[in-house]
Amino acid sequence: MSVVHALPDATSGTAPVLEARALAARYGHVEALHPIDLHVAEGELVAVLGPNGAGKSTLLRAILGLVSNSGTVSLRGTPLPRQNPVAVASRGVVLVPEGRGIFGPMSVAENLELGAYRLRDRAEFARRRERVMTLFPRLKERLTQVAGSMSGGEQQMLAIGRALMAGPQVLLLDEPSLGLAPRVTEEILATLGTLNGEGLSIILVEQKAPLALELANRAYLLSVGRIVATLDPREITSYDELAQHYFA
Ligand SMILES: Nc1ncnc2c1ncn2[C@@H]1O[C@H](COP(=O)(O)OP(=O)(O)OP(=O)(O)O)[C@@H](O)[C@H]1O
Repeated sequence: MSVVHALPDATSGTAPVLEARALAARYGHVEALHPIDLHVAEGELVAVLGPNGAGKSTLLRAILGLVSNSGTVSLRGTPLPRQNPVAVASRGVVLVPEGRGIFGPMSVAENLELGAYRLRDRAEFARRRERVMTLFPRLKERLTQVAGSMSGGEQQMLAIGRALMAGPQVLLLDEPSLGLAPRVTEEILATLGTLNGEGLSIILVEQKAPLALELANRAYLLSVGRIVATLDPREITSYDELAQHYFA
């Protein structure tokens, strides 16, 4: 069996944008995430991959403080508030949740405004909105449309657009391709590649591992609540082989 060599989980030089140390999470008595160390370097796109129930969503929720957790999460070396998702988001750690979490009865424009509800700088608001319109021209055509009446792909674009309105330092995405046709998935992942190319740091949880690996600088493999490997996607020749090795 040939699998790639695991990379050491260490950062060189400056502090990572985001760093979790001994981060663990539980639902009642069930420990869904065992203590893990994880980091995202400046401008990195990090994929988190693993089978159903591995704890990928829980990991993102623990970073935000949406689930009972222990350990520390730091943003550029400063510890984030614990169990306070609103405060964490306001520091720039922004989640696009599984299922998108858009406000269906509200318009596209209103959903985007909510993403920037803390922002008082109108010029910055306009700049961010223009950027979202450029990234997702389909949203521009549908600004007055009720968000819940849009296609799944358009709703996912809106969810990402709304997150961008918050001015993220790190963008966390939970299965953005879920339920989408291949062409729409490719379009959305290509946009994530564009954002990352502009320097945005991203954690991408994705079931469609080969697609995520095409974009990622690094990948963590999660299994039964533990990181079982940290990998360089360029060295992965077969994800199936990898999955057999680590998840069997
Ligand atoms: N609200 C909850 N209450 C109790 N257990 C939960 C809850 N949410 C998740 N779990 C459990 O925690 C574990 C990790 O779930 P999680 O959703 O994080 O996995 P995942 O890797 O994101 O899976 P998937 O790819 O299917 O979304 C699973 O065993 C799951 O059953």
